[in-house]
Order: sequence, then structure tokens, then C-alpha cells
Amino acid sequence: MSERYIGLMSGTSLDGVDGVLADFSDGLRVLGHASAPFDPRLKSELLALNQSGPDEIHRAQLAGNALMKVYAGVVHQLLATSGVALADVRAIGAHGQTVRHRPQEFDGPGYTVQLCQPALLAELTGIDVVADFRSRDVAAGGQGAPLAPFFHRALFGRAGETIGVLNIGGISNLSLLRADGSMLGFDCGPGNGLMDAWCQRHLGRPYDAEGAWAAGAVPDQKLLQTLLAEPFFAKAPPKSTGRDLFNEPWLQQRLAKFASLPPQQVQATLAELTARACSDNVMRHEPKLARLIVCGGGALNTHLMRRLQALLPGTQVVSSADAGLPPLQVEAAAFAWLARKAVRREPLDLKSTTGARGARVLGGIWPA
Ligand SMILES: Nc1ncnc2c1ncn2[C@@H]1O[C@H](COP(=O)(O)OP(=O)(O)OP(=O)(O)O)[C@@H](O)[C@H]1O
Ligand SMILES: CC(=O)N[C@H]1[C@@H]2OC[C@@H](O2)[C@@H](O)[C@@H]1O[C@H](C)C(=O)O
Repeated sequence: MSERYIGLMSGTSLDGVDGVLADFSDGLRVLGHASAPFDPRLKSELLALNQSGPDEIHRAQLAGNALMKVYAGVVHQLLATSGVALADVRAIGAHGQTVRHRPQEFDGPGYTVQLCQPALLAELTGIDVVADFRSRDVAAGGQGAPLAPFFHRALFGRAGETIGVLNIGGISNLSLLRADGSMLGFDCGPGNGLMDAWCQRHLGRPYDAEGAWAAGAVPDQKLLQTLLAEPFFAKAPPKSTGRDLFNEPWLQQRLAKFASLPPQQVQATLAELTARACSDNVMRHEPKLARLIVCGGGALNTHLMRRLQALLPGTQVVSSADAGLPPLQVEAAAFAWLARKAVRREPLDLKSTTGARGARVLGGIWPA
């Protein structure tokens, strides 16, 4: 049986799809990486679908179909560039696009929605598809996120060492892999999402490359304290979040009293907010952490990486590239790894991360 899997991730940044073709026959070997940006229409529709709007069920299905075409394009790109035959790929792990994340609503389990049409993807690729990774966890009382910590442990964990893995995507999440093999994983809060939105609004660019714009101003401490007063930051794990909370209206409401601040200073404050959301959690849960491996697009933000290092002077802050896997490949590889777990019906012990009642197999399988 082939040990080759494809992982496809389109995250909360809405920048597009990252795909990885990985071979797990001896640890992890990445055979290919491909990505595809969303065209502006699909991007704005996916963004709009994060909020309720007219005819949203219909629009969500069509957006899911359009998303699968982008996913299939990435699969074909991976096969073409790696030379791996279609029949040699055991399965695709397809995350889909999160448009709602409300794991706890009222007094029962809530829900989490990832737009995804696994049946269509199976048709378009001729490969088994594993999808819907989060709903079982929510059904078992968990947050449904983050799920990558299990992969972080498998890839970066070292017996006898405590290591942190920080993913900075649209939202940021931290995995603390402890020396005794136990682990803690949860979302920290905003990652690049608020910075991206502010940069798009004021510079017309999708993100602040290398954090150069933010680096040119000093954060406003009063605004920073106002943003950090959000109760999510003080909550104890398990916890997860998304665009449902950290969105542009959230920011605009808090900016109302800071109308005279120059936009660049707001950007510097948003970068500091992301850095603090992450570093405060390291200080709270593992103050003597020796090494923090950073992945996700935020690892490419030089200013953010410098701020993290400054806020965590006793910790060596490194990009995941220095630990063997480039930042934009980690999450996609995680969904290849999670697909393999589903195919092998191997449960994950979810308690320490999502807070689910116990170990569960995550994901459903749509045969080719
Ligand atoms: N060179 C760069 N300089 C600064 N920021 C960058 C750079 N390259 C990417 N980014 C940031 O990384 C983001 C994409 O990161 P990534 O692909 O990890 O997010 P995601 O997977 O969508 O999110 P999530 O992990 O929340 O699901 C971009 O939106 C941008 O903000
Ligand atoms: C609901 C959802 O899509 N959550 C994402 C999001 O993006 C980052 C953070 O918030 C994390 O909790 C999760 O993604 C990663 C892949 C995870 O599950 O580990």
C-alpha cells in the first residue's frame, strides 16, 4: 500500500491553497509543494461567506465547488512536477475553507463549517479524498481546532525536550510539546489576519511584506492595551477562534477612539498584538521554553519574528525551515498526515488540545 499522501490547506488568510505531496514510508519526505492563489472573485466570495448574507446556502455550495477546482489544479500540479503517478497516491487530505467556527453554542455542541465538496474532488482527481476533519471532534465536545499539534509532535517532537511550535496563519496557534511526551495545543488569537486587512485597506496590498511597513512605526501602547483587553486572550485552554471574532468590525470598533492614529502606527500595533498574543502564551504556559519553531506565513514576516525574539529573550525563535520543513508547507503536510491517520483508522488523543472527551478517528473518506 502506498504511503504517499497529498495534503491541501486553504486557511483563514484566504490567500489561496497550499498543497504538499508527502511520503510517509520513513518519517516524512516532501516530494512536492505547490500553491495556487484564489482569483479575486472567489476570494471576496469566501470572505463574504464568513458572515450571513442573502442566499448563503446556495452561494456556499457554489463556492465549495469553485474551491474544489482550485484544489484539483494543485493536485495536478503536484503530480506533474513530482512525476508521481496518480495511482501511487493513497489519498488526499482536503481541509476546505472555514467560513464559521462556533464549537460551543448554547448548551450543546456547536458547529464548525469548512466549505468542501469531497465527492467533487474525488471526481476531479480520481484519488480517494479524506475531508471533514473537525466535525467529529466538535461532536465529542472538543473545539474542532487546532488539529496540527499532533503532526507538530510527530514531526518536531524530541524525547526529553520541551519544544514550542507556533503557526502564524490568519489566526495563530501554539503547540507545546513537552519533554514527557504530553502536549498542549490551542489558538492564541490573531495571526496575520488583522494586519492583512489593514494593509489591504491602506496600501492596497494583500499583506505587509516582511513586515516592513509595521517596522517603520512605534506601536501605540493604549491601543495595544485596548486590543489585548479582549477576553479571549485571558481564557484558559482548550480554546480556538477564527474570523467569527477577530475580523475587521472587531478592529474598527476598537479603533473608534483612536481615529487620529496614523495608519502605519496602527499596523505596528497590530503586529505587536500578534507578537504579544503568542509570546504571552509561551510565558504563561512554558516560561523556560528553549526553542520555538515558527511556521505559517507569519514566519516570513521578519519584523514579527524579531518582535517574538525580543519578547522571548530566553527562547531561541527559529523558522520551521531551520527545523526541516518550510513555513508554508507545514499545515498542508499536516493534512496529508491527518489523512493517513484517517485511512489507517488511527484515533488521536484529542483531550490535550481540543478538549474532546477522548480519542477519536477524525475525517470521513470519499473513495475515488
Ligand atoms: N513575505 C511575507 N512577509 C510577510 N508576511 C507574509 C509573507 N508571506 C506570507 N505572509 C503572510 O502569511 C499569510 C499566509 O499565511 P498562511 O498561508 O500560513 O495562512 P493560512 O494557512 O491561510 O492561515 P491559518 O493558519 O490561519 O489557517 C499571508 O496572508 C501574509 O499575511
Ligand atoms: C477552524 C479553523 O479552521 N481553524 C484553523 C485556523 O487557522 C489557524 C488556527 O485557526 C487553527 O486553529 C486552525 O488551523 C490549523 C491547521 C489547525 O487545525 O491546527
